[in-house]
Amino acid sequence: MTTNLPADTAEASLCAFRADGEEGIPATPVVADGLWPTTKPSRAEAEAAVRTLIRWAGDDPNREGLIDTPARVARSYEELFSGYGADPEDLLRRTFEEVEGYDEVVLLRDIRIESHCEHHMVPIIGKVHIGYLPNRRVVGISKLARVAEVYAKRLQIQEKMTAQIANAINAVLEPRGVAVVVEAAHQCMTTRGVHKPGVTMVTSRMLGAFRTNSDTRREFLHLIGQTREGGFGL
Ligand SMILES: Nc1nc2c(ncn2[C@@H]2O[C@H](COP(=O)(O)OP(=O)(O)OP(=O)(O)O)[C@@H](O)[C@H]2O)c(=O)[nH]1
Ligand SMILES: [Zn+2]
Repeated sequence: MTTNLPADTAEASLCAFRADGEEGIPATPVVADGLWPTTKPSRAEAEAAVRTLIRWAGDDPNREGLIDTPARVARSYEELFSGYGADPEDLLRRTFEEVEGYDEVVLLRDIRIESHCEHHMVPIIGKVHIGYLPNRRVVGISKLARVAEVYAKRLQIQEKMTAQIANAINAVLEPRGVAVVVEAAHQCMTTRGVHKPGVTMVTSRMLGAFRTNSDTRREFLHLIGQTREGGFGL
């Protein structure tokens, strides 16, 4: 998801970094979420920010137990937010057409996701169920899970993540329908703030036949085990 900023903008950002003492480390222009051009800070800047947060929490970043923490946090951010460096639609481009006319629902359920809420930057842990109705071609099933993973490894709100997963599958595979349901617990609600452990947020995005045909939608919900009394009410 990297792109080039206009030369003057890129140069201005680079100069700003050098003024901060990051000589020799090139500023990497990125487009976060494909929406807003920004400039990626250096690792040294990221580590300095973590040191500031440790002090904000009330501790001493120079004590032995914390001295390597900024470096660890920067490394772990590369993993936790790796979704900014990947294009989910690219993952779906390889498809298979020898399916003997198979045109029933393809469903991947209980895909575990670990994301972070964009308001508090704390974990969202849950699962995603993805179904689609193929239109002559199918995609390798691991790719559906990979698409969910890419969007999860960004700062998110659940509604947006749900829509993004469905929209990407819809755009590339052009199936007859896509259904995505996400069930997740938000630690910003369970471990802080309103403190309501055990609460699960459920979101869904139904496209094509899953939206227009209630039988198709019901079949999907049945397959993911959510037609029970007190289910999603969808
Ligand atoms: N709709 C939606 N809200 C979310 C999601 N993740 C977190 N939130 C909510 O985002 C809201 C942010 O509210 P604010 O009032 O700006 O922040 P706050 O003062 O920290 O709110 P509290 O969490 O109530 O303490 C909270 O109500 C969170 O529960 C999400 O995925 N979707
Ligand atoms: Zn939150």
